[in-house]
Amino acid sequence: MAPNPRVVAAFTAMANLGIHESKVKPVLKKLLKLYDKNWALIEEESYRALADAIFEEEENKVNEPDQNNKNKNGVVDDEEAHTHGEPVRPLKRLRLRGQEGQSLRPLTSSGPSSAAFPLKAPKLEDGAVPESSSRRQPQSMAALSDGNARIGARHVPPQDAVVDKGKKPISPQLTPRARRSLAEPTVEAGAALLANNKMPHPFILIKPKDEPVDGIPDYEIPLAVIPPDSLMGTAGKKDCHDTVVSQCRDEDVEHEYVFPSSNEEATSNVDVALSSMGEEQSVKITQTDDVSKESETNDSPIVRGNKDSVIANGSISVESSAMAELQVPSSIPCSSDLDNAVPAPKKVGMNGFLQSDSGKELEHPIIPNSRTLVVVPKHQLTNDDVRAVHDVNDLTKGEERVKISWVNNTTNDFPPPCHYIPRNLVFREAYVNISLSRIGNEDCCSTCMGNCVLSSKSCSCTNKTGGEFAYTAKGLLKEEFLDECIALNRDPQNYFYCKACPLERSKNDDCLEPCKGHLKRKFIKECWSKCGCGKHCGNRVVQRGITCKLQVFLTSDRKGWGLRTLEDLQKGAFVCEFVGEILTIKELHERRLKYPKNGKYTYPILLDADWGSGIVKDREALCLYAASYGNAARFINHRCLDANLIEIPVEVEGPTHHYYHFAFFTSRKIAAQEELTWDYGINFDDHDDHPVELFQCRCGSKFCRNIKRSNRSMRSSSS
Ligand SMILES: C[S@@+](CC[C@H](N)C(=O)[O-])C[C@H]1O[C@@H](n2cnc3c(N)ncnc32)[C@H](O)[C@@H]1O
Repeated sequence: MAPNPRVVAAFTAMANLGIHESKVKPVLKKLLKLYDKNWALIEEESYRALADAIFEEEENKVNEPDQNNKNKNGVVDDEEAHTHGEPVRPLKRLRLRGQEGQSLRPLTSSGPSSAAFPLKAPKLEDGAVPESSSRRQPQSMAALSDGNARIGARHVPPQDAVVDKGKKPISPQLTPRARRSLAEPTVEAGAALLANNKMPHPFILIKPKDEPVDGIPDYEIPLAVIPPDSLMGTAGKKDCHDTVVSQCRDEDVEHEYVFPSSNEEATSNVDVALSSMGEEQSVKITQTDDVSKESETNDSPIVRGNKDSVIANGSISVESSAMAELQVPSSIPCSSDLDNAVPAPKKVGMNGFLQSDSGKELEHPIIPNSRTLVVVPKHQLTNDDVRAVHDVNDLTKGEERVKISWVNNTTNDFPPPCHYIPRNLVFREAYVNISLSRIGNEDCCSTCMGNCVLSSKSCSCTNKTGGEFAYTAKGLLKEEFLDECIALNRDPQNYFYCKACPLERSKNDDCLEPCKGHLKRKFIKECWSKCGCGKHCGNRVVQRGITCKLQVFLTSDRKGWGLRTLEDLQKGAFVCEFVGEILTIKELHERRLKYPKNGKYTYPILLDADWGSGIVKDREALCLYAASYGNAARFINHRCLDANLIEIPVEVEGPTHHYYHFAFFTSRKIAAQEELTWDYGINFDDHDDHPVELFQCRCGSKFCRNIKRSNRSMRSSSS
């Protein structure tokens, strides 16, 4: 890509002031975002805003309390930190290592090589992970950390501005997030401009609104009860949700999803039988802008009933399907919803018992699948609406071979609505070419019979794993293979860097960052349809789907919902794969920009194993996204470094690494009731370039890479 002449001019202007390009770039990017790419504002007064912002950034760095631990080169001095009693966190070591080789982040690696600063290993406790296996966080999925885009630091689109319905203009205010961003030097420069009336007005017209309490999803809306008359009264009434629910989804769009999964019948453009209220209906699964809009804007279902109504632990039944309508509000309910709602006299308590307001359990348990629920008849219930509501006994709605229940022992909230899918769905433009003709003899074992793992004959499906199966005859990962995968995942050197990273290009930025690195992974290749072995061959594990007992639960440590096992799991056991929509990276960014709220509580996964080859075109760079469609894996929370699950790419249908299954295996023995976690690979220090907001990590690991930030915010909240 030819360098943007305006960027070059900005670099030149700053170079004349003695400011190096590496310092200009990140600040320039922030300003571009802030000014909505209005270059005129940046170029004004010989790039004064840019220069100011850079100087302030530098000043801020010097003043930051954390900088006490930096030496004169700006490099974190672990030695010093250590003598102050602070354990050396893996991330610090990582950053230092990153400086030895590839420059990772312009802002965080401004110092020279860290070779002069010896690294100290943290004191290891029992079961601790050795220092050498700390996991560096280059790009990987971390760059796509979920949540809201950095709206605080960017131009706010006009629709987000406060409209005062013709009354007097609203005084300029910033959202808390914007205020937080203003604390950042570059944005302070923006504020200065603002004070001088140089800022385009959309930046300031944001009504301040309460931020959700940390970790508590803002979709949490208590169940409300509405008397039957008002139900009737509201029937057919237009409300703000009408705009987001497509009424004619089945008719007006062609179906665009295909199943590229382990399903042998997989083929493109299929109709799928959906279960709606227990009835099988053949409908087309489609994804149009409408559908994504719906899911993007609707964060949580609310189901309202009359006084006798219950939501039977999430199992919903209705008296008349014609009457049944489900209200799916946006995360901030519109006022009409709140006006109609009468505070609930009864709450659904733990174990499905009704609770009085005092929290005391009432006598009558809620009978799952009872037929007493009356659901607000706001608009006709669609199949998708029904599917998005979770059945407490089985949120998979029968899609998996095992049931996955959910519990919430603390609040009245449901898990966020999501259409449960057991296999990935390919979105429109994503290029996943699964065809038998592409599988050559070398990529399948057409001459095998029975169970390859038990056979003494060599199987060509092991070609890519050194002639050995990754699985034991019991279907567990072989210990050696697993340990190697764990070590590789934690090895700071084990990354490749694309020349032109599709992820960076997809950002459509004027100022492209270099690739931040992708983990080199060890693959498993499973036998599949073109193989001669039988369906019960031991080299078919992931394609069988979930077999262990899992449960979704509301965590008590403010991480939102989580996934746990209800049975003891052995080391190396397959738990589930991450299932979602297969999107192009471009599509992911577009959705993010359009619907920044959606997916706040889910995490995109980059399928980036082939990107370093240089042959992956932008449109072929894929990711998995489970905000609207996903499986139980979307509830797995992050844990820094010593998570009990590890992700391993598994090839099933095709010989390429371009599309693969993202499978979770246990990295150690796990006891029943333990929460399942995996390391998302987040670089919590990378504040600069996340397309979305990072969450504050509450993983509780002694290796937490976000520990400083957590401490800091704990300090500030207690003061
Ligand atoms: C894939 S989702 C996991 C399910 C999510 N907790 C929920 O309630 O739906 C990822 C999101 O969970 C939250 N999360 C995951 N791990 C966390 C952690 N260690 N600390 C705090 N929040 C976490 C963050 O909001 C993140 O964006």
